[in-house]
Amino acid sequence: MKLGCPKEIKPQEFRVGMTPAAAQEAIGHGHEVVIETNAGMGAGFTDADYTAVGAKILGTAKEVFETADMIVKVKEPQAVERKMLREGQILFTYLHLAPDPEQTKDLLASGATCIAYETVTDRMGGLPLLAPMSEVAGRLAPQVGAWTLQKANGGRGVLLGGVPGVGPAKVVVIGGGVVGTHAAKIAAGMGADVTVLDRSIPRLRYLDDVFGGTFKTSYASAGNTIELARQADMIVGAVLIPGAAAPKLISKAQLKDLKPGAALVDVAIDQGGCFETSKATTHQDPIYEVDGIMHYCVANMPGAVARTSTIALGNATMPFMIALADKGWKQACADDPHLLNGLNVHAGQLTYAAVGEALGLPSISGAEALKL
Ligand SMILES: NC(=O)C1=CN([C@@H]2O[C@H](COP(=O)(O)OP(=O)(O)OC[C@H]3O[C@@H](n4cnc5c(N)ncnc54)[C@H](O)[C@@H]3O)[C@@H](O)[C@H]2O)C=CC1
Ligand SMILES: CC(=O)C(=O)O
Ligand SMILES: [Mg+2]
Repeated sequence: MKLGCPKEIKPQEFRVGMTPAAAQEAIGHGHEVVIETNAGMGAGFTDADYTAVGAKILGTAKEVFETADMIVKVKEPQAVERKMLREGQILFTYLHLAPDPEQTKDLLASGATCIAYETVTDRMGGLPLLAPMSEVAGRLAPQVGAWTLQKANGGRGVLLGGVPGVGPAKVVVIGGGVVGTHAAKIAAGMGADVTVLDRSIPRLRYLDDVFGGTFKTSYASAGNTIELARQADMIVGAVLIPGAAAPKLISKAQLKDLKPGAALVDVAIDQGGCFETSKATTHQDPIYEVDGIMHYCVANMPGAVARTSTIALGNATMPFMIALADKGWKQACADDPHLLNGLNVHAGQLTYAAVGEALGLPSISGAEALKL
């Protein structure tokens, strides 16, 4: 198979879909790899790093899309990229379709087979291709939130760890999965007083067992959520219902109950965000204010630490990419129900129920797609 990796074009996105190590692995399996020139530069990989392992460098994204049977990327394809997809081509990348009707329409029209990193599952009930980026975004959340809290940035002017004689900031993390756990660990490490809310009691039990002395846990009823939010200097939004639009957990009307200058870091923004007033921002212009409350809503947070993120993502995607290349998407997905869970679009049909529900569109099951 011919695998192609274009340079990412989302603003300030410096990650790359394929590392030289991943290219080397694919080539070792007898596949051809084409990379757009300078695609890896933002993550510290030169064209020479790719040619050294046998990949071919092409001058434009257009050539990569024309040549490749499978496109391997990081972010959802942007409008100009979607125009280059074709029937029968495989797209393997993050998609986040539930809040994105325009992208969904274009992918359906393309006839391509689109496998979303964020809905591939594993045997433990986890999301193995979302997890590495959730680890990164979770660890970044207190760092960007602390910056947002600085007075010159519009925040409350509160230092996370406090100082002797002045208490620490209160941080509330809504959603205690991968993002939430990493955010809580780092915020606690910075000296903040941290509480994690979740709706899953088994998850709260796990967090309490492992991190009981480090941060507190609370059940995420609507009442508890707003009660804790009112006392918080920073609130991290880290909930997920896989594939679905994020539930809205703090409304615009409730902003008046929060502390003036509090920082909302909505990591769940790629699924539409879990605060009513969240709208996606970029690394160039990451924060904005609504009713005196600062919002940070960057949808590709891991792009800020592109080298760490690219390597972590490449480690996780590599075995799935190799299975798709070795067997073709149909056999690879038939052999691995967890990879099949990643299938979101095939041959003009939506193949992921939660996306269909979010967008009011019909969908078929992955099993039905395998028969098309
Ligand atoms: N902005 C960015 O750059 C990035 C965003 N993300 C996003 O962060 C979000 C979280 O991802 P993960 O932590 O990997 O997911 P996860 O599945 O590990 O954790 C989500 C947690 O939310 C909990 N939850 C669901 N509904 C809830 C509710 N109503 N109240 C409280 N808790 C609730 C679940 O029980 C689960 O423990 C996802 O939307 C993901 O796409 C991930 C990486 C980067
Ligand atoms: C998960 C995701 O959307 C990202 O890493 O950008
Ligand atoms: Mg994202």
